[in-house]
Amino acid sequence: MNRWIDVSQKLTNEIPVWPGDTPFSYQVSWSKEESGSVNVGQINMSTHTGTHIDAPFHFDDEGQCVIDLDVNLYIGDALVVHVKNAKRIELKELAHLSLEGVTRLLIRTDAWTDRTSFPATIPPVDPELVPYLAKQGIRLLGLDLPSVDALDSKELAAHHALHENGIHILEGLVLDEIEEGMYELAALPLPLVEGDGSPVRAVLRQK
Ligand SMILES: Nc1ccccc1C(=O)C[C@H](N)C(=O)O
Ligand SMILES: [Zn+2]
Ligand SMILES: [Zn+2]
Repeated sequence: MNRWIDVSQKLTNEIPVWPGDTPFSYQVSWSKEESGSVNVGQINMSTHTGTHIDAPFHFDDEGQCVIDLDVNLYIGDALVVHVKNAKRIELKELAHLSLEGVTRLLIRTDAWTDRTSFPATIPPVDPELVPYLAKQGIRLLGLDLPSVDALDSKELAAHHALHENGIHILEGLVLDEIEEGMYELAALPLPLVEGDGSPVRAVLRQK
């Protein structure tokens, strides 16, 4: 039996976040010395820190919140593919693949190499690729990048195209060591009732 591999960014006070967004912090707010029995911590973070999922409410005021998302999206078979040195993630990068029966597609770009700082640019997902993915049966798209759109995008064309085509979004995976192939994925969001996104612990196991 293959072992589960952690493909999540580690949550430390140094983790790079979206420019201007809330820095991650963990601290012990009630120490064992103070409480007499236990250390109790608190975390303060943006919902889009590290490895996380986007709920439609992130980019659509009428969209679903995290609690409304089907947990079945985030557990099950996933295909990992490599798309390296591409300016955009577009059809010509994926056209050679057979995506038949694939519902979760994870793309390793290696475009975010230095994880101690936020990337300056990333290859965005081409919105024109999205209907093709949906037609193949993809319901979850994951990437080793902090967004599916360009970092300076305001219209978020890829986010909206994915949403319109029923494909959910998983961002910030760590796929540095992951070869192409079929895996099982588990990357469950927290049960945030009003969440626009949620950190996940993402793990893969080779099939
Ligand atoms: N934190 C932010 C603050 C301002 C604007 C965007 C973000 C994002 O996190 C974008 C995101 N990761 C996304 O692509 O869904
Ligand atoms: Zn996000
Ligand atoms: Zn996003």
